[in-house]
Amino acid sequence: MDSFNDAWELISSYCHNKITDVAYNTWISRIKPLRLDFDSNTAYLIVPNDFHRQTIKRCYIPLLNEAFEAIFDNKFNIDLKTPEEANIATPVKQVIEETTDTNYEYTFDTFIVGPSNKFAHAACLAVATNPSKAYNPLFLHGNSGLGKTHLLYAIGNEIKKNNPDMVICYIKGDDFTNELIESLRLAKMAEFRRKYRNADVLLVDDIQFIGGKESTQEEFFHTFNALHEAHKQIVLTSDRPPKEIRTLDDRLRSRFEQDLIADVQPPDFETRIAIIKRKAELLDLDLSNEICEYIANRLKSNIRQLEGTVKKLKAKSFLNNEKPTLNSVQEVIADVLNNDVPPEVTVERIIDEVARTYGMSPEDITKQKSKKANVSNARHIAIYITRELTNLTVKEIGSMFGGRHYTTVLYSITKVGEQLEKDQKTKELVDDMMKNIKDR
Ligand SMILES: Nc1ncnc2c1ncn2[C@@H]1O[C@H](COP(=O)(O)OP(=O)(O)OP(=O)(O)O)[C@@H](O)[C@H]1O
Repeated sequence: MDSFNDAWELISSYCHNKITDVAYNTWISRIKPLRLDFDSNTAYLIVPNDFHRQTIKRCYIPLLNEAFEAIFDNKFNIDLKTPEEANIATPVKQVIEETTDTNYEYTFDTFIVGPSNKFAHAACLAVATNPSKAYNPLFLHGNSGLGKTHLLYAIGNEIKKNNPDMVICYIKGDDFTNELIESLRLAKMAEFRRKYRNADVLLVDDIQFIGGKESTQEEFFHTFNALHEAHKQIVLTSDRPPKEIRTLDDRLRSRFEQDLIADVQPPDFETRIAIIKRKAELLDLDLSNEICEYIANRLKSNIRQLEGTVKKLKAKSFLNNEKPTLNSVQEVIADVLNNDVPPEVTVERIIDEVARTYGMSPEDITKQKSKKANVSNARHIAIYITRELTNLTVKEIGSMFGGRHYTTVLYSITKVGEQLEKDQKTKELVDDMMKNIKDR
């Protein structure tokens, strides 16, 4: 194994589990491993520039320390170098289109097909072979870690391979919302529209996050129509089918249901074994049948966990210079399951989701002064959700929402509670927001 690179994958995914996607994509994912020095216990990492280094030092060193310790069972000093200091050229990022992220490992070749995903796989392959002619839109849904993103990228990569000039645009549902809010704020809507409406293929991951967000849905509706009318391919993924995204506008729901809806289900035993063996082969790791079966019998519902287990086993066997045993597999599985516990819901995440839903900034919600009706309504809802999803006391909630008295907090909770009993639409909106907050 190219040891540090593989170990770094584990370290960065450990960090990813602990922070938001935005923080991960902005800060951690742009770090590259350089080398490990076991004599001085120093991990040398490359950061894109000095500004990046300062932010990592200020905010992410404790997390990186924790991650190194979790993966290596050993403490490392972290030394951050810019590419110039490390004396290497800045890596060129592979891009399909300027702001579009791509993932070159996610191809049809690396996707294992079994009864649980063969329908979705066939639909994706048809779309990739005949963009805009097979199914448009294609809507993929299924639980977390079952290969939706992999298939989405596989479509993008395959189309790009056969049609190098096509503009392929990949975006996550909540990033679409963030970008839209930012473009509105900076009066850059024309640019925003141009970017999405110029796409030949639009791939949207986790579309459920746009549910309930009025201006995002409005904008997406027009983007969708413009592309669809121009016979451009659209593929969407979600953790649930359109009819279960209750806060989705009816007109969007009917667009999403217009052509093919395909689901991915948890893999059966044979497919799990095939996935474990393939991932092990890719990492050049020798796993006995007994170990493969042991893993497949314990991890049944999430392919990301299967993959994480194999990667961790590889790192462990490399570092300890020994073959995986049933004992080490047991430990690794326990670790993987532990790391997969959803992170605790934070007030910051709640405020973020509510603010995005109502098209305002988090500060609007926490600011002491604003008494505008829509702002105070959003604030009441954020307070209500905080009470529902955290163990904070009303006093603590008050102080996290700009130093409000606990009676004000109680007022918000009662008011929203009553509103939810009377108003089905608000109830669905709040339920969806809570789901998004918990799933993030
Ligand atoms: N059939 C498969 N064959 C090989 N690898 C797979 C398969 N399905 C999933 N994987 C791998 O499992 C990991 C998780 O898959 P992916 O991110 O696509 O899941 P997802 O359904 O998009 O999850 P989420 O909803 O949490 O984003 C990826 O690394 C992917 O490559």
